[in-house]
Amino acid sequence: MSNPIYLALDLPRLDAARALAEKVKSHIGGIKLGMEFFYAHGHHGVHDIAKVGLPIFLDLKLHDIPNTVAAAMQAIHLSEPAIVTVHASGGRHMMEDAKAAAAEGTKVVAVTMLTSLDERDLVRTGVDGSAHDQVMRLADLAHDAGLDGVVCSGQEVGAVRKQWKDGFFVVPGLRPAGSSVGDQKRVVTPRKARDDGASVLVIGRPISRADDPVQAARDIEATL
Ligand SMILES: O=C(O)c1cc(=O)[nH]c(=O)n1[C@@H]1O[C@H](COP(=O)(O)O)[C@@H](O)[C@H]1O
Repeated sequence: MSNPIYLALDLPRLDAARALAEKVKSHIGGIKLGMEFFYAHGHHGVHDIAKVGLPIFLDLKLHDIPNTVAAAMQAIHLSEPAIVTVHASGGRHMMEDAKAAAAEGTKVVAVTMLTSLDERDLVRTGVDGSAHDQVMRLADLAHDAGLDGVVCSGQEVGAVRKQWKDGFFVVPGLRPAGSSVGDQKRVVTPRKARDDGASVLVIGRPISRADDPVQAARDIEATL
């Protein structure tokens, strides 16, 4: 089985990001580049990191009118990402157009409810009900729009997998036992997410901020 760990390379400097990726590459299965990286380094930076030789997940969380998202999706063909994110709350039409505009071979997955939110946060955005219900509702919408899968926390991935058996599920908000939670709220261990059906385990700070990132990645890999 291939290594499901995607390292979130949320570092502002390209040389430091590349060096970290080179160091840990034999203990991870892919690299996630987000807004922080892409806004600073663009396609040039993505190409540089791609030289490490692992699949690239471009986490841009696109969320706009359908026409704009489709055009953005076309613009990122250049980077040939394996995975791209959009926000499910952009609606069905936006997701359909995003998928239609994506390069063949790029998986388009929809962020349901950010792992940094809990139910109190949800109420303040005008959504009543549980995190579970919100994730299930948006996963249904993403499925109907023809996407490849969703991003959700490890607390919901088991239920989503049950409903959408061949879906592709990205799970962030992962913390090995005892590590600092930071701004994440709906957190589980990498092993639990894997057991519950995650396809990809997104892990950032527990590796990138560790005193010894290689050892941290190796330790997490050993728990899977
Ligand atoms: O789409 C994502 O990857 C994502 C969705 C989500 O709900 N929560 C979430 O944390 N992420 C990303 O996953 C990574 C988590 O990083 P750490 O909390 O440092 O492990 C960050 O790069 C986030 O942007």
